[in-house]
Amino acid sequence: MVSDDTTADAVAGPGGTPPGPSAVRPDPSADPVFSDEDRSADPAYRPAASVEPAFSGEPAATGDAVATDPAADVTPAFSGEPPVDAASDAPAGPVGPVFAEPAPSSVDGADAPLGDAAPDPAEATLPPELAEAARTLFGERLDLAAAYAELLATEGVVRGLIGPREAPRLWDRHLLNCAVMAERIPEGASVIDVGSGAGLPGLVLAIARPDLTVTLVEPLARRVSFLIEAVQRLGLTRSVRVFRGRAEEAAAGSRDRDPLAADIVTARAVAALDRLAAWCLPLTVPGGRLLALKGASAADEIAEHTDAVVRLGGGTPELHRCGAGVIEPAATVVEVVRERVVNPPRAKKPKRSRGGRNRGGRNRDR
Ligand SMILES: C[S@@+](CC[C@H](N)C(=O)[O-])C[C@H]1O[C@@H](n2cnc3c(N)ncnc32)[C@H](O)[C@@H]1O
Repeated sequence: MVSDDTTADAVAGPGGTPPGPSAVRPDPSADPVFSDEDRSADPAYRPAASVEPAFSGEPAATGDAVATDPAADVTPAFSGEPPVDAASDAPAGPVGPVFAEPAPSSVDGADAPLGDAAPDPAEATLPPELAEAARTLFGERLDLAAAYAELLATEGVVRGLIGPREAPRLWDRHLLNCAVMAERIPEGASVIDVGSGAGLPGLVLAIARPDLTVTLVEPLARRVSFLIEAVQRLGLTRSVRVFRGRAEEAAAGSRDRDPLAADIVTARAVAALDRLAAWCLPLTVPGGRLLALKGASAADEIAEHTDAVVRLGGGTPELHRCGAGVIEPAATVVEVVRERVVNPPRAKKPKRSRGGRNRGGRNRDR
C-alpha cells in the first residue's frame, strides 16, 4: 500500500495511541489509534519468516513492541545526520542539515487506495464542545495545535499513520488527551518522547509548552519522515528534534554520539510498563521521571510490574489523573521516578577449556 521512498530525504532533515481517556470517548487503550497500516510497506519491515515473529499490527499499550519491532535494523541517527537510503536503510552520503521538502504525493502515499477515506481537513476542526478545554491547554498556541490536527487528518491519514476513522476524533482522543500530561512536567524541562509515532504525545507537548525541549524517538522510517516535516511545517525546529532509532539505541549512544537523556521521558501506547521501564529509565536523568499515558490497564500494570520497575532502578509507580476538570474523563498517567542507576547486566563471556577453546566448540569437534 503506502511506499516509503521519502525516507532518505526525511532523515536528511532536522528533525500513532492510545490510550488515555478523552473528553468525550470511552477509554481508547483497547482501540489503538493507528490504522492497520501495511507494515510490509515500510522499508524497515522484515517479514516474519526471515527475521522475527509475525507482526500483528501496532503494538498496543500492553503490546510487546520489542519482539515484533520491524525496525530492529534501523541505523540510529538524528535528523540532520547522514540520511538513510530509502531502499536499504543503509547509511548514505552526508547532506546539509535542512528539512526535507515535503514529499511529493506520488511517493508519500498517494498510491494508497484512499477510497472513502480520502482525507478531509475539515475533520480536524475543533468541536465547539471541546473549545474551552483546548483553549485552556494550548492557550495562545491553539492555532498551532489546530495546524497539527490538520496535518494529522490529512498527511497523517494519507500516509497511513492515523486511521481515517480517527480524524474526526483527533482533538479529544489525541491532542487534548496528550496535552494534559503537561501538568506533570516542570518548567523548562527536557523531554524525550519514546515511540512517538505521528508525534503523540511529544509534538503535542512541544506545542502546548514552548518552554520544553523535546526529542522525538521513533525507529520507523515513514513515521520519522512525517515527524520531520511536521516539525518544520509547524515551525518547531528550535525546540524539537527527531531521533531515528529505538529507545535502547538512543540510551546507549555510539562512537559519534553521546547517550540521550532527559528530565522527563514520555510514552503512549508503546509497551507494557516493565518493558517501558527497561527502555525509558536509562533515558531518564537520575531523579527524573517516566510518564506513561495509559488506559484502563494502568492499575493492573502497576500491580503486575512494580517489582520489575524497581529492579530497573525505578521507584514505585504512581497513578495520576491528569486534566481533571478540563477533560472528561481525566487521562491516566503512570509515573515512575528514576531513583537508582542500574546498569544493564553484562553479557557473559563463553567459558573456555584449558586448551583455550570453548566447551561448545570442543564438543562440536568430537
Ligand atoms: C502504537 S504506536 C504509538 C505511537 C504514539 N506514541 C501514539 O500514541 O500514537 C508505537 C510506536 O512505538 C514505536 N516503537 C516500538 N518499539 C520501540 C522502541 N524500542 N523504541 C522506540 N520506539 C519504539 C513504534 O515504531 C511505534 O511508532
